[in-house]
Amino acid sequence: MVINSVGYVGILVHLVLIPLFYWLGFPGLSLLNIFSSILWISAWASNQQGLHHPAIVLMTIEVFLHTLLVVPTLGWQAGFQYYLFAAVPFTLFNNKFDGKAIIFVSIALGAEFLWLSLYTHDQPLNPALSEQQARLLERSNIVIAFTAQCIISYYFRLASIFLEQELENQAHTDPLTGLYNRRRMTDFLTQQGKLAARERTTLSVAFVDIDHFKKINDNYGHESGDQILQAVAYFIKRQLRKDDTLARWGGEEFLLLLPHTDIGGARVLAEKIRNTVAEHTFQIGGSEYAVTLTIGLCEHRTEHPIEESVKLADIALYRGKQAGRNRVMCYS
Ligand SMILES: Nc1nc2c(ncn2[C@@H]2O[C@H](COP(=O)(O)OP(=O)(O)OP(=O)(O)O)[C@@H](O)[C@H]2O)c(=O)[nH]1
Repeated sequence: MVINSVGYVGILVHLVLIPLFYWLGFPGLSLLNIFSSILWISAWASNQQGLHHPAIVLMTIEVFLHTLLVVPTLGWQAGFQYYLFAAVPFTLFNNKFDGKAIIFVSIALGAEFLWLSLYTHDQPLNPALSEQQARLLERSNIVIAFTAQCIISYYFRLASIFLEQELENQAHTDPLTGLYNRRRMTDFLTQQGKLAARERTTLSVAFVDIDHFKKINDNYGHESGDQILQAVAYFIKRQLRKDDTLARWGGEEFLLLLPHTDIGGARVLAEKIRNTVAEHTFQIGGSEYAVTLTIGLCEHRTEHPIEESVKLADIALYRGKQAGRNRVMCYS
């Protein structure tokens, strides 16, 4: 995205410079800008093809050479050296550049700026340019280089927001199933427990556990076990309402938080989940396999802490296992 946006600015600027330099009496620089435009268009097209690394390298080389030729020709006063400032952060977007390459490019661009400053700063303006034209060029270059800097900074911000969100998601999500993890579910439990107490509404919790899951791992391997976990997570999720929350509590155990649901409603939902999974034929290693679930339920009593209801749902689950598995058991 950043290469694309900077690419548009670069192409536009060089295309405008072709007639401008010709009109100002610099046909050589006009020709140079034809080459530069071709280079920028090629870099932009490479980026479109997913070749981000060559695109950034081409654009950076172009800025380096363009500045090196134009500044000594026109004079420091025309302000073409300011583009070097935008080139440094731009190269940081190239994730193929390691630390050394970034340092090398930054030093090269900085050294070029310094060199130009030393040798062209006090030189007189090219006689073909009037003071007024040079001032106009300098201000236009400042505006364009500044715009390029703004675009680059904006994308840095976008990238950092995206990374922050990614990290937050990772901290709250179980990587295997994509469900909330135990840590995040603990927050939801506290929130919903308080809400139910304040609004005097019903709330149920349910533990869903895959029966004899160890056997699946032992007989078909851990990978098959993982696939079953993902499939079961999907089947449960499909049955839920928008307000319900599902998390992977640990191992082969899922926890469901069902706001505005009494024990009767929770039982209906739990039976639906259990039946859907029981009726499905899972394919493991070329053979068919039936998976069953045991589900423990508890309706939350708002005068108790929510952790208590989670414990009671776990006890109901344990009783369901004791009673022969593949069933829904309510805590009573
Ligand atoms: N494949 C896979 N297995 C896991 C994962 N997390 C935990 N397990 C396995 O889940 C199994 C849980 O076994 P148990 O607690 O004995 O439960 P079970 O075999 O389902 O027996 P019951 O619950 O009593 O029906 C263990 O073998 C764990 O290694 C995981 O992320 N992937």
